[in-house]
Amino acid sequence: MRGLTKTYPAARGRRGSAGTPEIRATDGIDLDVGRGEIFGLLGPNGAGKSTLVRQLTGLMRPDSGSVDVLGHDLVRHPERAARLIGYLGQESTALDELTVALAAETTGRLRGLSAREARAERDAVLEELGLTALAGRPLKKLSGGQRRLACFAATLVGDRPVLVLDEPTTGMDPVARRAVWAAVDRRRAERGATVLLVTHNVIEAETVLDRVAVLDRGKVIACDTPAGLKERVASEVRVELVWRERAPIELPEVAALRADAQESGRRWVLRLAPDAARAAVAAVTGGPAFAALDDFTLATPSLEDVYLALGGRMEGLVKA
Ligand SMILES: Nc1ncnc2c1ncn2[C@@H]1O[C@H](COP(=O)(O)OP(=O)(O)OP(=O)(O)O)[C@@H](O)[C@H]1O
Repeated sequence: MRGLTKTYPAARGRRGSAGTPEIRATDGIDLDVGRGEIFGLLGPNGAGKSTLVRQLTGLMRPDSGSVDVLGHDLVRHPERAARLIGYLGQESTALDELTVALAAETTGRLRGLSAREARAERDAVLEELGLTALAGRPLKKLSGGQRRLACFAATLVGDRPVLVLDEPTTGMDPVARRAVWAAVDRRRAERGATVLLVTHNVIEAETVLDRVAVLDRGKVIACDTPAGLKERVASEVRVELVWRERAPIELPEVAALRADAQESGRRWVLRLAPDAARAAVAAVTGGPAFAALDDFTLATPSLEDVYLALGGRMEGLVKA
């Protein structure tokens, strides 16, 4: 993609309520994704991930910029996207009335499979994802995680060379999440599928992605392998302190740490040079602060740290 830009127009407020200003949801995005790559888009709520993905999948026309998927210009020919891309959006109400089996089979038929092929693929994918027992249930009567898994199953039927998955594991339990990642991995290993994965789950991103672009306010603020991104903050150590009830900020050694801490409730996260990290741990474990401490960890940086070091905002980033 080159120079992808999309601005949502300002909306006037109704009956005295405030209007919304114009929002540039994607702001000149350039990205190259290699064939066979599992590529992530990471960023907080509102960063522009879904807007970008909708432009990539031909569902939304960019104001400017271009999208080339396997040699096809999808801005000029958005109708070709359906043949190239299996897309799992954030919402899936279109399939709600169907049973799990019919959702998968119908998707296959819509993608040009014969009735026999669609049924065979349906059975295989439901088996692969552990959905066979739910095959006869309508999607609207499933739990959120089960419904998400059923929609994911439908996305896989009819084998598209590119998969675009917008937060595929939202609401899923660990078993279902593992099934999703195994299925993605298999599509890549056996069929050379390319996967674009939208997530704001930094932990998940770290374990499954080959490369990741960090998006913030419509712009790519970094793009690298998870390891490459982490090298940028390699000189830092992450110190995590969890207080029993509250931080005893009346103690000077705790008050001194607070300036560097990212606070979320009882949990403080500090990114410090190794010497400072050791001193911080000594200060909270060696004196009266220790009584107020529930747990502490020292760790090398995670993608979350990279994200913060790059100036991203903390809100909206899920920690698994
Ligand atoms: N239809 C719309 N009309 C106006 N503004 C919109 C519309 N859709 C999204 N926006 C705004 O565009 C920005 C980008 O939204 P987008 O949904 O692309 O973010 P996202 O990164 O996918 O967020 P999330 O992680 O919450 O799904 C946000 O500020 C959002 O409020």
